[in-house]
Amino acid sequence: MPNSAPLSGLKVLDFSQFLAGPYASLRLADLGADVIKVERAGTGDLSRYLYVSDVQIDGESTIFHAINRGKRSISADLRKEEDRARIWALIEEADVVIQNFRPGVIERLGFGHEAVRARKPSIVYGSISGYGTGNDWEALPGQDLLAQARSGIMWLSGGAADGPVALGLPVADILAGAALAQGLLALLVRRGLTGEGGLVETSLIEAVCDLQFELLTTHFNDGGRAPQRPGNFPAHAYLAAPYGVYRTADGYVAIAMNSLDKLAACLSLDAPFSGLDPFRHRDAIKAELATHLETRSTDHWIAIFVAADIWAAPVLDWKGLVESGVLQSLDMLGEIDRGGHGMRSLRSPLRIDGARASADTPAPYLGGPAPEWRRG
Ligand SMILES: CC(C)(COP(=O)(O)OP(=O)(O)OC[C@H]1O[C@@H](n2cnc3c(N)ncnc32)[C@H](O)[C@@H]1OP(=O)(O)O)[C@@H](O)C(=O)NCCC(=O)NCCSC(=O)C(=O)O
Repeated sequence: MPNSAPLSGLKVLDFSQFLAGPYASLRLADLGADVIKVERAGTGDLSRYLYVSDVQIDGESTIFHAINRGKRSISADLRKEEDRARIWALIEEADVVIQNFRPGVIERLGFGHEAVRARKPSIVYGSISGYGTGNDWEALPGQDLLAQARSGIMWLSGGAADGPVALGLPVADILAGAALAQGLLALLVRRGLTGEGGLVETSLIEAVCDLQFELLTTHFNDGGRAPQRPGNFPAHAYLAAPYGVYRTADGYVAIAMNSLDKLAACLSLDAPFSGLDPFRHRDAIKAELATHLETRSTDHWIAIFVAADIWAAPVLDWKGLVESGVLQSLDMLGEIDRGGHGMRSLRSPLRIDGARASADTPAPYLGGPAPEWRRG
């Protein structure tokens, strides 16, 4: 008999839209929470349409569907009294409220933390902004690409001679959502112990700074020196050789931290690196490695590295990842059917009690049918 989902019975009212907030509520839905999205009457969550690419489901974005699977939707004009009353009725029974509007918006709509807490002191409330409040950036649009631009991570990425490069994925959004979910769960534990509600806040900039904690730590402690933009080669602004991504005859291999002697031995290098300091001489060492590695194929090198337990990996594209069979072995690829329209979707990254904890029901139609809370 499988155990019940850990958050079964938890009621989450989610005012959030786009990616960051909905990612937090997806994490809770995957763990069994009942998530009701509050969507603006008429338009709904703009990501239904803004993210539309050449791959759609039922005229809407597959990304919207992936991030909102397992949830339900209520459509509301929060400026209208009858809609506000419906939302308050849901809040009376909710455990968690989530929002990610620009600072001040949810307060003007009347559902800010103070207002909700006044009616429901045990509420656990989570809020994501672009840049927090009390600073010059607070009113600016909080969007992933823009947060990457302001955080240093875009400046850091790219080759030494290139301009900055955006990470090709919404790291600020996803990490802010994941951090918010972690905070909400901590507050739910506290509420279980003490009965107290609470407020957890994060922002895109906090999340994407946290992602850089390693490099920022070095930066803070070396007098603010700006490292050269590292690009792929070397791949890490501060680490010693051989850390980096190297071209092979037919692709690329990534090589992490390894003993230089061990690496030189397994590569049968003519001029091993003895006597060279892996940090001070890293450019010379990497240049030597690069010359050697580009002579043979990725498969050739990976076979040698695996046999010698060198920390290295081929650089795969998504096809290579899928063909590895690892996602399938982990049961992480899902199929969602929405009224006869099927799509494939990534399932949750968590396994609980030995089974994938993933909410695999389809994302909701805008506003309907109007949901009641599920009983736990
Ligand atoms: C993403 C945003 C830039 C979008 O900005 P805006 O388009 O200006 O939207 P806002 O959130 O500020 O809300 C705009 C107005 O909509 C009104 N509004 C919203 N919902 C409702 C409903 N249901 N009914 C009536 N009115 C509503 C709200 O009162 C505001 O009006 P007024 O009160 O009159 O102003 C911002 O929401 C933001 O900075 N959010 C914080 C960071 C964040 O999580 N961003 C999304 C990351 S995802 C991402 O980056 C990505 O997907 O890519």
